[in-house]
Amino acid sequence: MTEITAQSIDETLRKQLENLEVGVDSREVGTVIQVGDGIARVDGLKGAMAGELLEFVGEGGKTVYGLAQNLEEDEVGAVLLGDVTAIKENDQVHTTGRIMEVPSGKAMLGRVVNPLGMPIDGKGPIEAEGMRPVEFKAPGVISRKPVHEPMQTGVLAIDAMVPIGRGQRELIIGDRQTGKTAIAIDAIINQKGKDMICIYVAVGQKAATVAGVVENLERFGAMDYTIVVSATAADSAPLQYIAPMAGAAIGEYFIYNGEDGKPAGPENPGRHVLVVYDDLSKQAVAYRQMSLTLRRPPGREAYPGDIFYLHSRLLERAVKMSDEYGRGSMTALPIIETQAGDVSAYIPTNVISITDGQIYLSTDQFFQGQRPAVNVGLSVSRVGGSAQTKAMKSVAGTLRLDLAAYRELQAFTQFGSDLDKATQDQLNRGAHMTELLKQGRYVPMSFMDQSIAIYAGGQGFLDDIPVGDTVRFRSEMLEYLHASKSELIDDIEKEKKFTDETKAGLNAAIEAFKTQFAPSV
Ligand SMILES: Nc1ncnc2c1ncn2[C@@H]1O[C@H](COP(=O)(O)OP(=O)(O)OP(=O)(O)O)[C@@H](O)[C@H]1O
Repeated sequence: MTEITAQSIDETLRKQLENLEVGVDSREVGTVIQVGDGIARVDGLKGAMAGELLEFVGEGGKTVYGLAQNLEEDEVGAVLLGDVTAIKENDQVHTTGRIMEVPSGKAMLGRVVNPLGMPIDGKGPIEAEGMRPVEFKAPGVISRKPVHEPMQTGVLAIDAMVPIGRGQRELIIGDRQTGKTAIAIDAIINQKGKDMICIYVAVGQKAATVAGVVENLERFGAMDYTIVVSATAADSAPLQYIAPMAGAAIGEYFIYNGEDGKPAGPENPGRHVLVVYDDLSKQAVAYRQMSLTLRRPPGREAYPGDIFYLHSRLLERAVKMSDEYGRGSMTALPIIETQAGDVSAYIPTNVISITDGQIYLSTDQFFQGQRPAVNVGLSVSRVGGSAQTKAMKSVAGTLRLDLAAYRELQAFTQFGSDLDKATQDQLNRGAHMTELLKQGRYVPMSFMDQSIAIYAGGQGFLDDIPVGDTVRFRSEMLEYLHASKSELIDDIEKEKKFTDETKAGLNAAIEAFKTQFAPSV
């Protein structure tokens, strides 16, 4: 019999430990002490991290996920993301060591998903290529590059006067029912064939409205390159709060990976992404609701103190990457709804100051029939000018001046009846130019058509036709030019600017068209 010594016991134990194949589960386990309003208070999670994903084990082992939000001295306040009714007091909660992630990849294209990345379009499961964190630190200055390529919306008033570049954050702001969504959807439809991935994030809208948007995108063949992330008004506040970030995360997959799914780099270009957040006012309201039920102190308009940080960290994720990081870009079009045109309310001022400009839609213009109701005086784009083509830049300058002079004179001449010829001419030009900017939905204009239309207006070719005929003149003229002067248009497109030669050719062609144009009166 072998002698049992301290050494032999030590050896035996070591051997056994070496062969031990039990994974060590270091997750913390806590218990729910209170649950209600989609919020749970949890005891015993001392090591939980802010924003960490928590796993709640409810009735019959049903798992519901939550997000750790309030880390207090002896409890954690968490928001629940799934079936709230499945969780009761005394249920177990585990930490996961992860922050929330959403599935991402090419398979998401053409699909409608909820903010957790799960399909809600009834087209079966999505085979995701990977997961992306919902909260992601925006790239720093070194990996970025100034915005320089255009992101054309196809909307004449915007591309001419508030041009947007790839990687820019341009706010669309206006009262309810002023065509904010319409502009964003037109911009998505216009990206067809332009190597752009689009993401439309719907927050707090009616499910029927979202279904309508998806139907229209499908009708114009835009769903092939679009992903819709939807948290409807019926979804819980945490889901509405997460939705914009989930949309950004799904888009980031395409910027940071090349066509082959491998990380983007100098040899493997990243893709271009356009994200529409429709709208951030509703996200702010959802976040306010969450924060108040978590008993965070209310600030201005009862929003929590970090609401600015919420929007700024989301919009900082819009980026134009440098060559070294694959040249990908994410353009963000956040939407904000104002109340009675008040842009000085808390959320509108916050987002105005974060973004690189705003497209202001005015209710008055909308009801006067000036649609899209872009208010030219209040709309600006701070960086998009460098992304505009030379042809457009050369004609858009006169357009801005004509419209500014028109607005000024209009205010002065409201009461006067005797106007000198010069003033009458300016008013006439302004009226035609304003009319020229009218455009229906779903009819995006190419940059060439836009430039030629504004050129014709700026050169005075429209001055002597009735104002009401302007839009018809524009479309018939473009049709005529495409049919009979296509080589002239090709020349301008090649040069990307108007030369003396092309200008002369264009003038002659427009004159020729005018002789056959039939005014309505
Ligand atoms: N350029 C346009 N020409 C004609 N009709 C338009 C145009 N733009 C928008 N509309 C119409 O105006 C209505 C409101 O548009 P839309 O839903 O885009 O506005 P919104 O500001 O996003 O509204 P909400 O406040 O509901 O979000 C729609 O019925 C739409 O068809």
